[in-house]
Amino acid sequence: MFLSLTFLASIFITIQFYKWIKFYLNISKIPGPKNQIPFFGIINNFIGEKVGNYGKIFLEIINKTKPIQKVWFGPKIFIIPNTPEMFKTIFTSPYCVDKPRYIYGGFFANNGLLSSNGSVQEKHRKILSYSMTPKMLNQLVPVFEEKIQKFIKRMKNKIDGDEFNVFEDVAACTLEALVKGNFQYDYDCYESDLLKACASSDGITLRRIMQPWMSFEFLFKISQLSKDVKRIFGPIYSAVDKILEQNEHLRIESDDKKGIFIKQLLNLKNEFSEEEIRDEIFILIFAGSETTATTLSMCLLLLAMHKNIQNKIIEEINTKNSNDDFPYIEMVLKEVMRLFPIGPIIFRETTAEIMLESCEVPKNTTIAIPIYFLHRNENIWGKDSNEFKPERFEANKIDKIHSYAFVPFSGGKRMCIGYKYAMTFMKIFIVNFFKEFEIETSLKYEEMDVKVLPTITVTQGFPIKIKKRTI
Ligand code: HEM
Repeated sequence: MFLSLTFLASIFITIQFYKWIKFYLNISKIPGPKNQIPFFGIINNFIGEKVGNYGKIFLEIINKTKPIQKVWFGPKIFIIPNTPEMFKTIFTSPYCVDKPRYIYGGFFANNGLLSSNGSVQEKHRKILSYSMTPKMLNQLVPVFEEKIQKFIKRMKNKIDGDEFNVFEDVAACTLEALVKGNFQYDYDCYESDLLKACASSDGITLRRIMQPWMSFEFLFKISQLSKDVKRIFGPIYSAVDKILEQNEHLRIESDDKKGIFIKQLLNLKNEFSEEEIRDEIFILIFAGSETTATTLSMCLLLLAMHKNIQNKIIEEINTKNSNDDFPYIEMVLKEVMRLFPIGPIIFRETTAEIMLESCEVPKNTTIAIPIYFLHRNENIWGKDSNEFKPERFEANKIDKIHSYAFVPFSGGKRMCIGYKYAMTFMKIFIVNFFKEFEIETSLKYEEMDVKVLPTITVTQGFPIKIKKRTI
């Protein structure tokens, strides 16, 4: 008995050792930054730095042009691909659908789409995607219009006033439309605690990533981080309670598979647990509001800096009806998301070995996907890749660019579920805004200082000055 156990143990150890050697031989072929301290990797670069700078530091350490590289982050390795071909492999591989738990999971809404994995994510995605079809979104347009008009009324008070940071108002408008459209929750979000909770999550996700021991439930519960999470996200939890209270009547068995988000969640036939319902409401508020509001604020700021492009938008609005397509506005929004993708770096975990170019990436390895760099790669976008030029999205030009070179909403099975929602809302917002106003700013494009928290933002905020439209 003892001998056979020893025999089995030695076979197990040999296999593990073989796998370990194979893993190191494989990854030794992948280049990485030189000054990586053994066992710590690049962690020393973060010591003494503010949480708000972590994302930026990470992006600065990665080589912007290398097709593939590796970075040791403590005992964890990150493989960082940087070509559209490799992005395509990752986004279309059945073995790169999961997200690493130590980055996405841990302390909130683990059953929500953003951080769940496997059968939970797959089931939720299938049911909830019905709420984001073009037909469903058309039903939300009157809510979008109502909330955007409220925002415009507020902006009229700012005409010929001082320069101000437009983000908070845009975020309130976005949030009001989101909670009313998806949850039938008509709430005044301006200057609200809910808005603060969504718009300033204080880099709490980054703090969690930088303290890997927080994934142990008992350590997390007694930590300052846990108190901060409750304090910062408290208003979102209260909103979830109120949304459920107001929609109690939707808890019925219905054969209608195409309801708005809250109907899908509460339809008893879909068999969501109470925790899953709460987590999905939380995640939609969290993932849908700040992302859209930041992209829109960035768009306004860039248009305030580029008067010629602003004028072209106004020209398009002047020649079209509200229900028409607005191809130039769409190009502008895409160019904003190319230069400032809201998720500049996202992560996946391999569930089986995959090949990236000639590198074998082993199972259970984290892949960091630097969307920000790919979107600014000169080899793809040309020497002017850092400039704001919406015309590069004209059909005859963009057709020549690899389809995975532009992925602001990520791709594949984990692609943003709200991308059509976001594009519809943003287009209606820009059309209505420039029907009324012209804008300018004292901030120069070259002076913009980007912050990654882990979503992208600008250190100086989004300062604009509003004037009544004259053309
Ligand atoms: C301009 C606006 C937006 C951008 C640029 C954006 C971008 C993204 C990106 C890059 C991801 C992948 C994140 C990752 O893998 O780490 C994502 C996921 C997600 N987004 Fe968005 N998003 C936007 C708006 C929205 C809106 C309006 C909603 C909801 C109404 C939404 C809901 C979600 C959800 C639920 C996920 C997780 C999907 C899954 O993993 O299955 N997003 N988004």
